[in-house]
Amino acid sequence: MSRIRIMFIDVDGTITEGRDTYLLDLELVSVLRKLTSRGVYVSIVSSNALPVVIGLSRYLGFNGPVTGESGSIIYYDKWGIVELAGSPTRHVYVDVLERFKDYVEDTWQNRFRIYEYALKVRKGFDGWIVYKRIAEYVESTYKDVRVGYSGYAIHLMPKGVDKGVAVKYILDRMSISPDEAAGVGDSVMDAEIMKHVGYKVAVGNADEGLKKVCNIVLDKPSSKGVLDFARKIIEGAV
Ligand SMILES: O=C(O)COP(=O)(O)O
Ligand SMILES: [Mg+2]
Repeated sequence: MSRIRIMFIDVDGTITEGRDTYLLDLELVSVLRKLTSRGVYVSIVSSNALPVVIGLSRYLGFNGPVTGESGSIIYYDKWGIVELAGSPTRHVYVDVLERFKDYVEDTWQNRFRIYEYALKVRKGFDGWIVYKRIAEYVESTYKDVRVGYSGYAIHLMPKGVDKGVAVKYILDRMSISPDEAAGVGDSVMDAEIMKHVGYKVAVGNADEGLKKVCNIVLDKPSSKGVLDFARKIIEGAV
């Protein structure tokens, strides 16, 4: 069996069938569930709102702590809700939504967020160009806010928290060392995770900004790549 005791897994673009869909890969879900039955924690680390990822984790049968809002907030049945972020970015979200309304639109999840807010890029616009313009404005106007882009949405994040801070908190609290931990993602927003785990895994179609900080770049895209990796853990091949 592998040394890996916990796998931190991103959702959109990683356990979905591609980076342009929300469809979960059900074959991967069954293999990840098998991993949990072998005693490996599967811990979702996502930019989605906490209710979304708690629901996902519960109904998919995963057993690790769940991180939402890009690392701002964690839920684990043994711990309850753990809030790692300082102050909400709601006022920035309201300002940016108005100022850039021709390029971005609101998302329903914002009603269920506490610290970090998300904006969807309107159809017909290049997400990276819109992200850069908003990041320039926000980071020169609000000193305690950072902007991220997952490929699915633009995220207004409280400074001081990110997916890596959440992963480190979880490893420390569960007394799991980095060389017993894997992190798997698709976007540059997952790069912070890789500072705290030994198995730094990017799916084949990941952002270059993520691949360059990983020590494992999977051959196949999104969930198909993760499927091969998860099977290797079960076989004890990693
Ligand atoms: O909510 C998003 O923008 C992307 O979610 P993810 O962090 O699970 O990829
Ligand atoms: Mg993702």
